[in-house]
Amino acid sequence: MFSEPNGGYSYEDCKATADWLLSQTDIRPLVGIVCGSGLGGLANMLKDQVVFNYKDIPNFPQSTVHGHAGRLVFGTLKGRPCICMQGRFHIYEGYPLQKITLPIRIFKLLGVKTVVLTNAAGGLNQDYKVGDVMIIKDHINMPGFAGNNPLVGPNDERFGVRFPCMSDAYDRELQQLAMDVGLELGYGDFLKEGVYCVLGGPSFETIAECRMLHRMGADAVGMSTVHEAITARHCGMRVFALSLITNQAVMDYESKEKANHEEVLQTGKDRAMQLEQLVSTIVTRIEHSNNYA
Ligand SMILES: O=P(O)(O)O[C@@H]1C[C@H](O)[C@@H](CO)O1
Ligand SMILES: Nc1nc2[nH]cnc2c(=O)[nH]1
Repeated sequence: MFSEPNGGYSYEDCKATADWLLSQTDIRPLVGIVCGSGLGGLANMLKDQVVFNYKDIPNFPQSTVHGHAGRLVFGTLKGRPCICMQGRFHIYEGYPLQKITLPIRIFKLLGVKTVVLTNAAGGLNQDYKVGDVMIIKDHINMPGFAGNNPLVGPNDERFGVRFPCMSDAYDRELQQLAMDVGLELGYGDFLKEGVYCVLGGPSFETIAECRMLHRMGADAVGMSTVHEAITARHCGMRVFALSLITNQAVMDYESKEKANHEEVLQTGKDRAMQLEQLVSTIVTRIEHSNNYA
């Protein structure tokens, strides 16, 4: 039943994993949260936790990156049923995009309506500082330019249409809600909105690459999120996403700065409390602002 085909997972494979999870817990999540590098603490917001290690879940990939614990946490946030991925999957780990995005389809089959994606990213916008939180308003899918899109392969209409629209990838109402909540919490000084660009990694960008991405219109650069957003939109879930600017992308040949994963994880720790406040308040307000979730 739990096969691992080369070309990706069938609807039945995803359904088998979702049904297995549903048989292990009574929680029926409406919101699915993906924690970025060093942001796994977001799962601590959930009460009444039911936790699964990825290695125990049929079909699930394994986390291989420091700062991604590899746990799927069901729980409630002020009474609201949620699921949280403490650890995501990346192209550079060697996983095909269909495997990287499998959990998003499982979210859908669990009944999730809204997906909240978080990531650590390098700041390209010269007005950004380390510790800023960028509400993602759009993306640039660099691997997609070369044909690496999670929807490549046969399309199963039970998930969505062959050619999904991406001009509304990031829900505008949720962006506004996030901005309102951030301002209410007093986070105006470090709350931004901008365009996220995904690359394959794992090497960080050269100076010339950072300059090019900035000129192209990207405000932040990272190695995730976009594949999940595309998959979630394809199967009709709403998407809200944010980047924690964990480091300044190096744009200047005089600079002594060097991007490194330790700084990424440290910035995640430093901003953990505010991110938990922001995300948890947004999640609990979603039900008050619309009928989707
Ligand atoms: O999972 P995210 O996108 O938050 O992780 C970023 C990209 C790399 O995995 C890592 C680099 O430090 O952080
Ligand atoms: N590609 C990329 N990913 C990141 N994740 C956190 N910081 C960075 C960065 O500077 N570049």
